[in-house]
Amino acid sequence: MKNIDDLVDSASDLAQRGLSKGEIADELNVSRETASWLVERSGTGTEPDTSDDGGPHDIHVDWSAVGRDSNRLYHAGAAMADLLSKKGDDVDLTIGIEKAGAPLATTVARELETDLGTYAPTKHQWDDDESETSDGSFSRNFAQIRDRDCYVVDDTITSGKTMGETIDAIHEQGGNPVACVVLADKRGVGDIRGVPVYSLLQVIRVGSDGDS
Ligand SMILES: O=P(O)(O)OC[C@H]1O[C@H](OP(=O)(O)OP(=O)(O)O)[C@H](O)[C@@H]1O
Repeated sequence: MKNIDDLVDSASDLAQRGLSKGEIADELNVSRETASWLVERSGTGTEPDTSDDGGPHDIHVDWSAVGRDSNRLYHAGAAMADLLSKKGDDVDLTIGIEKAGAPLATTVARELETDLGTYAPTKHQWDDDESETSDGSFSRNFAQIRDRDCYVVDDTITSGKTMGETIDAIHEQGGNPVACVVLADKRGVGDIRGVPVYSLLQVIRVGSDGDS
C-alpha cells in the first residue's frame, strides 16, 4: 500500500464486494472512522464526505514488508521480545491478538521461551450497526491462561479498545497481564488498564490538531 489512493481503491473494492465498514477497517488495518472516510471518498458510499478538514485523524501502518517475510518477522519479534525482557520474573505465556498479532506473538514466545496462546477479539464480529454477535475467545488450539502471568502481543494500537478487551478477557480467565508490546502505538499510551505498553514505534502527531 503506497499512498492514500491505493487505500481508497482498496476500500472501494471491499465495499463493492459487500464488506461492512467494520470489516473494511479490519482488512485495511485502519479505524472504522477512517474506513468510512475512505469508502465515502471513493464514491462507493452513499454519502460523500463534504467536510474540508482533510479527513480523519488516523495513520495507516503498513508493515507488510515485515509480515510477508518470515525472517524479517522473526527479527521484528525478537526486537519486541527484547522490549519485554526483564518485565516479569515468572512469565511463561505469551498471548497474541488475532489475526495480525498471532504470528508476531509466535516469534516473541519462541524468543522468550514461553507458551503461546491467541485471543480473537470481539471486533471481528462487528457489523455496520455496531452490533456484536459473539464474544471474543481464546483459541483452544493453543495454550490456555490457567491463572498465569502473561505478555500480550499485537501489531498496532489505534484506539486501545482491542488491547483493553484482551486484558479484561485475560483477567476473567484468572490470568495476570504483565506487559503489552506492539509494533506501532498510534495512540502513544503508557499503559492500558494499568498494564504497561511497549512499542517499537510510537506515532506522535505534530501540529495544532495533534491533541484531537
Ligand atoms: O486499538 P484498536 O482501535 O482496537 O485497533 C487495533 C487493532 O486493529 C487491528 O486489528 P484488525 O482487526 O484491523 O486486523 P487483524 O484482525 O488483521 O489483526 C490491529 O491488529 C489491532 O488488533
